[in-house]
Amino acid sequence: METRPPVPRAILVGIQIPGVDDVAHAASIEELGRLVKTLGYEVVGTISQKRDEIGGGTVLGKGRLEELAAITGGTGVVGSMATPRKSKARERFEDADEKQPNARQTEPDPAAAPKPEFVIVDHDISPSQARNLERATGAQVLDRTGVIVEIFHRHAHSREAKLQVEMARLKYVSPRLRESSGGGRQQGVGAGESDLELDRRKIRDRLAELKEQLEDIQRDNDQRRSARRDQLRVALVGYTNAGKSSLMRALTGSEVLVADKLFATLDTTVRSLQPEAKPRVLVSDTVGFIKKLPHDLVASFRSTLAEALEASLLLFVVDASDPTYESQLEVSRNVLREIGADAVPSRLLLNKIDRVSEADRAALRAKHPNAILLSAKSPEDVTALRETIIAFFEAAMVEDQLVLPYAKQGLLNEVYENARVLSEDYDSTGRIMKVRGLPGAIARLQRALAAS
Ligand SMILES: Nc1nc2c(ncn2[C@@H]2O[C@H](COP(=O)(O)OP(=O)(O)OP(=O)(O)O)[C@@H](O)[C@H]2O)c(=O)[nH]1
Ligand SMILES: [Mg+2]
Repeated sequence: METRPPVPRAILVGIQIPGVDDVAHAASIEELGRLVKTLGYEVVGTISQKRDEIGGGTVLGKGRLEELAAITGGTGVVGSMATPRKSKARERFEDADEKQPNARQTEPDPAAAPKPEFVIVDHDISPSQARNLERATGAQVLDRTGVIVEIFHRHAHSREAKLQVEMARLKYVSPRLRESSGGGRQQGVGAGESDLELDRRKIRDRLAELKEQLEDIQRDNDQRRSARRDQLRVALVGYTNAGKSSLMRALTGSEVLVADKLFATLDTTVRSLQPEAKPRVLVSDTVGFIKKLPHDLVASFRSTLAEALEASLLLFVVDASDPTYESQLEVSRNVLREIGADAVPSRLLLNKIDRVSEADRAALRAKHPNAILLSAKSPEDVTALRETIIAFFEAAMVEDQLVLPYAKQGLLNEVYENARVLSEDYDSTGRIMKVRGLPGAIARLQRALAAS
C-alpha cells in the first residue's frame, strides 16, 4: 500500500528585466528553487524569459506560455472559461483553522504522466495574473511571496511568530479570495452577504483579533526587554543561511537549530556567551533576510527583531562563499534600514571562509578592510570573535565606585549581574565596591542605591 504522498513537482518561471544581469537572474532562480525545496517540492525545470517588465496578463509572452503549458499539460491559452483547478496551496492558505500545515495530499491522478502540478513565479504577481496562468497551464500557481509566507507558516514556533505569520498570510490571501471567486462585485446576490463577503469579513475580524493578541505579547516583551536594557547584548543578523545559528551555537554552546535550508530560524533566541564574560554578554540569533521580502513580513521582522534592535552591537553575518554575497549584503542592509537598525554599531562577519580560496580571501580583505573573515566551523575563529565582542564592550565600559549600604545588601546580585566588581571594601556606611560596566548600567545601579 502506498502511504507516502507523492512529492509535488514544480516548474519555476523567471522574468529577466533590464538592469538584472545574467548572474543575478540565475542566482534569484536558484534561490527560488531552494525555497521551493524547503517547501518539500521537487523542481523539475525552469522557464525564463527576458522582458521589459513583469507585466501583461500572463507574465510570460505567448510563445513561452505555450512552452510552459506543453510541460504542465495545459492548453496554453487563457481564454477558456473552464474554472481552473483550485490551487491546493490556496486552499491551504484559505484554511484559517491552521489544522495541518504539513499535510500535503496531491490528488490521485493515476493515469497522469509526471507533469509538474505547480508553476512557481519568481516575482510578485497579481491575483489575476495568477488566475490567467492557472487557466493556461492547468497547474497551480504560486508566486515568491506565497512560497515565503508558506515557509514562514510552517517554521514559526513561538506564539508571537505564529500570530505574525497568520497575519501576513491572511493579508496575502484576502485579495486573492476576491479574484479567485470570479472577480469584482457579486452581481445578483440579493440581500445578505455573499460567501465572499462573509469570508472577507471573517478575515477582517480575525486580523483585528490577531492584532490585539500581538499587542499584548509585544507589551510583555517590551517589559522584559527594558529589564535587560543595560545588559551587554550582541545580535547576529543577516541573510538567510549565512550561518547565524552556527555562530550562535559556537559562541554560546546552545543547541539552536542549524540547517542547510532557507529560514531555518524564525524566532529570536537569546543566550549568554560561553564561557561567561563578566558582566554577562547576551547573544541573540535572529530570523534571516531574503530579497523581495513581502512587506507584511518585513513588519513582522520588525517586532521579531526588536530584540536585536536593542543590542549594542550587530554582528552582520554574510556567506562569503556565495557568489552573490554582495547583493545579499545589500538586501540585509536595506531591511535593517527599514526597521531602523542602521544606527546600531555593527561589524561585518564574512563567514564560511573555509570555502573561499586564498586569492578570493585577499580580494575580500581588500574590499572590506574592517570585516572579520571567519568560519563558524573553526574553533580558533570563534574564540577570536568572542574576544572581539568582549573588547567592544570593554572599550565602552567605565569604572566607578558603588556604595552598598548594609540595609541594601539585597541589591548585591544586581550589581554582580550588571557590572564587574574589581574590588570590595567595607566601612561604616556599607560595602564599597569598585566596578566596571556600561555607563547606562552603572547609572541605573547608582539610582537604585540612592533610592530610599
Ligand atoms: N562550510 C561552512 N558551512 C557553514 C559555516 N557556517 C554555517 N555553515 C552551514 O551553512 C548552513 C546554514 O547555517 P545556519 O547556521 O543554519 O544559517 P542561518 O544563518 O542561521 O540560516 P537561517 O536560520 O535559515 O536564516 C548549515 O548547513 C551550516 O552547517 C561555515 O563557516 N563554513
Ligand atoms: Mg538560523
